[in-house]
Amino acid sequence: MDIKIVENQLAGGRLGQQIFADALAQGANVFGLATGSTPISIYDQITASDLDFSDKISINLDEYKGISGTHPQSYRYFMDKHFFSKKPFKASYVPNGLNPDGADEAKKYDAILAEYPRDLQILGLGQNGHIGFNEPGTPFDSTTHEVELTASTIEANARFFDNENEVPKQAYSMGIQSIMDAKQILIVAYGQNKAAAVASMINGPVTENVPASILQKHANVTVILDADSASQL
Ligand SMILES: N[C@@H]1[C@@H](O)[C@H](O)[C@@H](COP(=O)(O)O)O[C@@H]1O
Repeated sequence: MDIKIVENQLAGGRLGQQIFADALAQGANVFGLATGSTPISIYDQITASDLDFSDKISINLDEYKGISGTHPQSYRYFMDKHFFSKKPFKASYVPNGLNPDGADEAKKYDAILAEYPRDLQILGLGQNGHIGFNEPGTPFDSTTHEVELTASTIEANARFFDNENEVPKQAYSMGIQSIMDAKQILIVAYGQNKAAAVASMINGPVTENVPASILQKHANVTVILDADSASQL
Protein backbone atom coordinates (compact mmCIF):
# COMPACT_ATOMS: atom_id res chain seq x y z
CA MET A 1 0.00 0.00 0.00
CA ASP A 2 1.30 3.39 -0.96
CA ILE A 3 0.33 5.67 1.95
CA LYS A 4 0.15 9.42 1.42
CA ILE A 5 -0.53 11.71 4.33
CA VAL A 6 -1.82 15.09 3.24
CA GLU A 7 -2.26 18.33 5.14
CA ASN A 8 -5.96 18.71 4.53
CA GLN A 9 -8.82 17.66 2.27
CA LEU A 10 -7.92 20.25 -0.34
CA ALA A 11 -4.45 18.73 -0.68
CA GLY A 12 -6.07 15.28 -0.77
CA GLY A 13 -8.34 16.52 -3.54
CA ARG A 14 -5.38 17.70 -5.57
CA LEU A 15 -3.53 14.43 -5.08
CA GLY A 16 -6.62 12.41 -5.98
CA GLN A 17 -7.14 14.50 -9.10
CA GLN A 18 -3.53 13.82 -10.08
CA ILE A 19 -4.08 10.07 -9.67
CA PHE A 20 -7.11 10.29 -11.98
CA ALA A 21 -5.08 12.36 -14.46
CA ASP A 22 -2.25 9.82 -14.42
CA ALA A 23 -4.71 6.96 -14.97
CA LEU A 24 -6.24 8.80 -17.92
CA ALA A 25 -2.80 9.46 -19.38
CA GLN A 26 -2.06 5.74 -19.10
CA GLY A 27 -5.18 4.89 -21.08
CA ALA A 28 -7.73 4.12 -18.36
CA ASN A 29 -11.25 3.82 -19.74
CA VAL A 30 -13.38 2.72 -16.80
CA PHE A 31 -13.54 4.48 -13.46
CA GLY A 32 -15.15 3.07 -10.34
CA LEU A 33 -16.62 5.91 -8.31
CA ALA A 34 -17.77 6.34 -4.71
CA THR A 35 -20.05 8.63 -2.76
CA GLY A 36 -19.82 10.01 0.77
CA SER A 37 -18.28 13.25 1.96
CA THR A 38 -14.70 11.97 1.55
CA PRO A 39 -14.33 12.00 -2.25
CA ILE A 40 -15.97 15.40 -2.71
CA SER A 41 -12.71 17.37 -2.67
CA ILE A 42 -11.30 15.06 -5.35
CA TYR A 43 -14.42 15.48 -7.48
CA ASP A 44 -14.23 19.25 -7.01
CA GLN A 45 -10.65 19.28 -8.28
CA ILE A 46 -11.49 17.00 -11.20
CA THR A 47 -14.56 18.95 -12.30
CA ALA A 48 -12.58 22.20 -12.12
CA SER A 49 -9.79 20.71 -14.25
CA ASP A 50 -9.54 20.17 -17.98
CA LEU A 51 -9.67 16.38 -17.68
CA ASP A 52 -12.06 14.89 -20.21
CA PHE A 53 -14.16 11.79 -19.44
CA SER A 54 -16.64 12.19 -22.29
CA ASP A 55 -15.54 8.94 -23.91
CA LYS A 56 -15.04 7.06 -20.61
CA ILE A 57 -17.27 4.87 -18.45
CA SER A 58 -18.02 5.27 -14.75
CA ILE A 59 -19.47 2.63 -12.46
CA ASN A 60 -20.52 3.51 -8.94
CA LEU A 61 -20.04 1.29 -5.93
CA ASP A 62 -23.46 1.31 -4.38
CA GLU A 63 -26.94 2.78 -4.00
CA TYR A 64 -29.66 2.77 -1.38
CA LYS A 65 -32.50 0.37 -2.09
CA GLY A 66 -35.99 1.83 -2.27
CA ILE A 67 -35.27 5.40 -3.30
CA SER A 68 -35.14 6.76 -6.83
CA GLY A 69 -32.23 8.51 -8.51
CA THR A 70 -34.05 11.83 -8.15
CA HIS A 71 -34.19 11.53 -4.33
CA PRO A 72 -31.71 14.10 -2.96
CA GLN A 73 -30.07 11.44 -0.76
CA SER A 74 -29.73 8.85 -3.49
CA TYR A 75 -26.21 8.16 -4.65
CA ARG A 76 -27.23 8.78 -8.26
CA TYR A 77 -28.36 12.27 -7.26
CA PHE A 78 -25.09 12.83 -5.39
CA MET A 79 -23.03 11.82 -8.41
CA ASP A 80 -25.07 13.99 -10.77
CA LYS A 81 -24.62 16.94 -8.44
CA HIS A 82 -20.92 16.61 -7.61
CA PHE A 83 -19.55 15.13 -10.81
CA PHE A 84 -21.64 14.19 -13.85
CA SER A 85 -23.52 17.48 -14.30
CA LYS A 86 -20.16 19.24 -14.51
CA LYS A 87 -18.04 16.56 -16.13
CA PRO A 88 -20.04 13.92 -18.00
CA PHE A 89 -18.90 10.43 -18.89
CA LYS A 90 -20.01 8.58 -22.03
CA ALA A 91 -22.03 6.35 -19.70
CA SER A 92 -22.38 6.31 -15.93
CA TYR A 93 -23.75 3.31 -14.07
CA VAL A 94 -25.21 3.36 -10.55
CA PRO A 95 -27.25 0.45 -9.15
CA ASN A 96 -30.99 0.92 -9.65
CA GLY A 97 -32.37 1.51 -6.16
CA LEU A 98 -35.91 1.11 -7.45
CA ASN A 99 -35.42 -2.47 -8.58
CA PRO A 100 -37.31 -4.41 -5.89
CA ASP A 101 -35.61 -7.66 -6.90
CA GLY A 102 -32.16 -7.81 -5.30
CA ALA A 103 -31.03 -10.92 -7.16
CA ASP A 104 -32.03 -9.37 -10.48
CA GLU A 105 -30.26 -6.10 -9.74
CA ALA A 106 -27.12 -7.95 -8.66
CA LYS A 107 -27.08 -9.98 -11.87
CA LYS A 108 -27.55 -6.90 -14.04
CA TYR A 109 -24.81 -4.98 -12.22
CA ASP A 110 -22.37 -7.88 -12.35
CA ALA A 111 -22.92 -8.02 -16.11
CA ILE A 112 -21.99 -4.32 -16.35
CA LEU A 113 -18.87 -4.91 -14.22
CA ALA A 114 -17.86 -7.84 -16.43
CA GLU A 115 -18.35 -5.78 -19.59
CA TYR A 116 -16.31 -2.85 -18.27
CA PRO A 117 -13.32 -3.93 -16.16
CA ARG A 118 -12.33 -0.99 -13.97
CA ASP A 119 -8.93 0.60 -14.37
CA LEU A 120 -9.21 2.74 -11.24
CA GLN A 121 -11.57 2.38 -8.28
CA ILE A 122 -11.94 5.13 -5.69
CA LEU A 123 -13.17 4.17 -2.21
CA GLY A 124 -14.15 5.86 1.02
CA LEU A 125 -13.93 4.01 4.31
CA GLY A 126 -16.71 3.37 6.81
CA GLN A 127 -16.00 3.89 10.51
CA ASN A 128 -16.41 0.13 10.94
CA GLY A 129 -14.02 -0.60 8.08
CA HIS A 130 -16.66 -1.05 5.40
CA ILE A 131 -15.97 -0.36 1.75
CA GLY A 132 -18.88 0.34 -0.57
CA PHE A 133 -21.70 -0.97 1.57
CA ASN A 134 -19.82 -4.18 2.40
CA GLU A 135 -20.32 -4.34 6.14
CA PRO A 136 -18.12 -6.39 8.51
CA GLY A 137 -18.68 -10.10 7.92
CA THR A 138 -19.25 -9.75 4.16
CA PRO A 139 -17.44 -12.62 2.39
CA PHE A 140 -14.29 -11.57 0.57
CA ASP A 141 -15.50 -13.43 -2.53
CA SER A 142 -18.76 -11.45 -2.73
CA THR A 143 -19.98 -9.87 -5.95
CA THR A 144 -22.87 -7.38 -6.24
CA HIS A 145 -25.49 -8.09 -3.61
CA GLU A 146 -28.27 -6.64 -1.52
CA VAL A 147 -27.09 -5.46 1.88
CA GLU A 148 -28.81 -5.02 5.24
CA LEU A 149 -27.19 -1.87 6.59
CA THR A 150 -25.82 -2.05 10.13
CA ALA A 151 -27.13 0.21 12.87
CA SER A 152 -23.80 2.07 12.96
CA THR A 153 -23.91 2.83 9.23
CA ILE A 154 -27.54 3.96 9.41
CA GLU A 155 -26.60 6.21 12.31
CA ALA A 156 -23.51 7.57 10.51
CA ASN A 157 -25.57 8.38 7.41
CA ALA A 158 -28.57 9.80 9.27
CA ARG A 159 -27.01 13.27 9.16
CA PHE A 160 -27.91 13.46 5.50
CA PHE A 161 -31.60 12.65 6.10
CA ASP A 162 -34.28 14.48 8.07
CA ASN A 163 -34.12 11.77 10.69
CA GLU A 164 -32.73 8.29 11.22
CA ASN A 165 -36.04 6.61 10.31
CA GLU A 166 -35.77 7.91 6.76
CA VAL A 167 -32.40 6.26 6.11
CA PRO A 168 -33.02 3.21 3.91
CA LYS A 169 -32.32 -0.07 5.69
CA GLN A 170 -31.02 -1.85 2.60
CA ALA A 171 -28.67 -1.04 -0.23
CA TYR A 172 -27.19 -2.57 -3.35
CA SER A 173 -23.42 -2.75 -3.37
CA MET A 174 -20.60 -4.09 -5.45
CA GLY A 175 -19.06 -6.94 -3.50
CA ILE A 176 -15.57 -7.13 -2.09
CA GLN A 177 -14.39 -9.35 -4.95
CA SER A 178 -15.86 -6.81 -7.39
CA ILE A 179 -13.82 -4.06 -5.71
CA MET A 180 -10.64 -6.16 -5.71
CA ASP A 181 -11.06 -6.80 -9.46
CA ALA A 182 -10.19 -3.16 -10.22
CA LYS A 183 -6.64 -2.78 -11.56
CA GLN A 184 -5.86 0.15 -9.29
CA ILE A 185 -7.51 1.29 -6.06
CA LEU A 186 -7.47 4.68 -4.37
CA ILE A 187 -8.89 4.71 -0.84
CA VAL A 188 -9.32 7.95 1.05
CA ALA A 189 -10.11 8.61 4.73
CA TYR A 190 -10.06 11.79 6.78
CA GLY A 191 -10.69 12.56 10.43
CA GLN A 192 -10.28 11.08 13.87
CA ASN A 193 -13.44 8.98 13.53
CA LYS A 194 -11.73 6.93 10.80
CA ALA A 195 -8.44 6.41 12.68
CA ALA A 196 -9.25 2.98 14.14
CA ALA A 197 -10.59 1.68 10.81
CA VAL A 198 -7.48 3.00 9.01
CA ALA A 199 -5.16 1.27 11.49
CA SER A 200 -7.04 -2.04 11.14
CA MET A 201 -7.08 -1.73 7.36
CA ILE A 202 -3.34 -1.16 7.10
CA ASN A 203 -1.80 -2.99 10.07
CA GLY A 204 -4.47 -5.38 11.27
CA PRO A 205 -5.02 -8.98 10.23
CA VAL A 206 -6.76 -9.55 6.91
CA THR A 207 -10.19 -10.49 8.17
CA GLU A 208 -13.77 -10.31 6.97
CA ASN A 209 -14.51 -8.44 10.20
CA VAL A 210 -12.68 -5.48 8.63
CA PRO A 211 -13.68 -5.46 4.97
CA ALA A 212 -11.01 -2.90 3.98
CA SER A 213 -8.23 -5.15 5.35
CA ILE A 214 -8.46 -7.20 2.13
CA LEU A 215 -6.83 -4.25 0.35
CA GLN A 216 -3.51 -5.41 1.85
CA LYS A 217 -3.70 -8.19 -0.75
CA HIS A 218 -4.19 -5.87 -3.74
CA ALA A 219 -1.09 -5.08 -5.79
CA ASN A 220 -1.84 -1.43 -6.55
CA VAL A 221 -3.44 0.55 -3.72
CA THR A 222 -2.89 4.19 -2.83
CA VAL A 223 -4.20 5.42 0.54
CA ILE A 224 -4.77 9.14 1.10
CA LEU A 225 -5.03 10.13 4.79
CA ASP A 226 -4.81 13.24 6.91
CA ALA A 227 -2.97 13.46 10.24
CA ASP A 228 -6.13 12.60 12.20
CA SER A 229 -7.07 9.49 10.25
CA ALA A 230 -3.41 8.38 10.33
CA SER A 231 -3.08 8.99 14.07
CA GLN A 232 -3.30 5.34 15.13
CA LEU A 233 -0.80 4.01 12.58
N1 LIG B 1 -21.63 3.62 1.21
C1 LIG B 1 -20.86 4.75 1.65
C2 LIG B 1 -19.41 4.41 1.59
O1 LIG B 1 -19.05 4.15 0.24
C3 LIG B 1 -18.60 5.53 2.18
O2 LIG B 1 -17.24 5.24 2.05
C4 LIG B 1 -18.95 5.73 3.62
C5 LIG B 1 -18.14 6.82 4.31
O3 LIG B 1 -18.70 8.05 4.04
P1 LIG B 1 -17.97 9.43 4.33
O4 LIG B 1 -16.99 9.61 3.24
O5 LIG B 1 -19.07 10.45 4.27
O6 LIG B 1 -17.34 9.32 5.67
O7 LIG B 1 -20.32 6.07 3.68
C6 LIG B 1 -21.26 5.23 3.03
O8 LIG B 1 -21.58 4.20 3.90
